[in-house]
Amino acid sequence: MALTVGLRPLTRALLRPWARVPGAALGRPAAGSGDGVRCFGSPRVLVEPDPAAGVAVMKMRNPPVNSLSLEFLTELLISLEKLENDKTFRGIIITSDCPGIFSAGLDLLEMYGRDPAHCAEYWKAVQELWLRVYLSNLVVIGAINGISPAGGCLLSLSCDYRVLANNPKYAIGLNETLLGIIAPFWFKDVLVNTIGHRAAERALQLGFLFPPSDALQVGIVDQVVPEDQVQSTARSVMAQWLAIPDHARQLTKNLVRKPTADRLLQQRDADIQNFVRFISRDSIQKSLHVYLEKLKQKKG
Ligand SMILES: CCCCC/C=C\C/C=C\CCC/C=C/C(=O)SCCNC(=O)CCNC(=O)[C@H](O)C(C)(C)COP(=O)(O)OP(=O)(O)OC[C@H]1O[C@@H](n2cnc3c(N)ncnc32)[C@H](O)[C@@H]1OP(=O)(O)O
Repeated sequence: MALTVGLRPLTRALLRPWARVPGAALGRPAAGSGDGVRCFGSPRVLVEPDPAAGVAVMKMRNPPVNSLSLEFLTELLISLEKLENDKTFRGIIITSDCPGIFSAGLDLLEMYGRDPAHCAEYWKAVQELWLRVYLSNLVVIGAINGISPAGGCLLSLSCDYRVLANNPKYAIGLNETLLGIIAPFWFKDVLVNTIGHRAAERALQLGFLFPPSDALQVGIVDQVVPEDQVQSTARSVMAQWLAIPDHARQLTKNLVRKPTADRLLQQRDADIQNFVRFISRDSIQKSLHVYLEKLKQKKG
């Protein structure tokens, strides 16, 4: 897929793609990879390659909550692009390195009190990550080992298969309305594609965050397993998906997903402008302020 990572050169230059990860670089072999295979990545994205299996585990580590900041999105994009272009890999497992949190979703501080140019750049990166994961030629499996609201849920929904840890503290869903904001049409489309129109209508309006048993029942995840089996289950599922010839699976995936992606691809700039207009409204900025204050107060 020929997507450009449409971020300002400055943003990219600020990052150090493929910087060796401290600790990982110091000789920690990737799990199951045998001698000589080392983890790599960037400060916020740890990649554990298993070349023999053709699989890489991508661990998000942007503590405390893996919020999708511009820098984090950029690093994720660079990792994905690199894996996509490396013929060694046929599948990736996306998971979290932050205990109890898969991803807290979009970084609210990228949308609150920012100027329009920044919001536009941020939204372009959000679009880019979605398109890259959703249309990836690789098999993408989400090993969801923590709470996964809003943008975290979108990332999960963009995987080919989702395994959620069975922990009552974890929940997944598009909860935007609870923040006084709305899920854009392409978030909505992916949810409708996954759980159906009626269930999505209720979930979106009420901002449902589904705990594991409800998540499985509504179909927002494919499997719920004990927490200590999330990674091994993702691996077994990956083996099933990799048993299918790549070209047939990729063409089929494209057939199913392209119409949804095209809806955004045909109006990316308009979508950015809509976002910037919407998020810049005083009323929306106030809602974000109130929500951020609530998060602070929760701490006591
Ligand atoms: C009509 C025209 C329409 C046009 C429409 C166009 C576009 C649509 C417009 C907008 C679309 C926006 C889509 C938005 C998507 C999103 O993803 S919004 C983010 C949603 N996320 C959440 O609601 C999660 C919020 N966080 C939490 O609930 C909790 O933090 C937690 C994840 C459950 C973790 O709890 P806990 O472990 O107790 O940690 P803390 O709450 O103490 O958090 C630690 C610090 O992290 C900060 N933080 C948490 N989440 C975020 C976040 N998403 N962004 C930034 N920062 C976050 C939190 O404030 C704490 O910070 P401090 O330590 O206090 O500094």
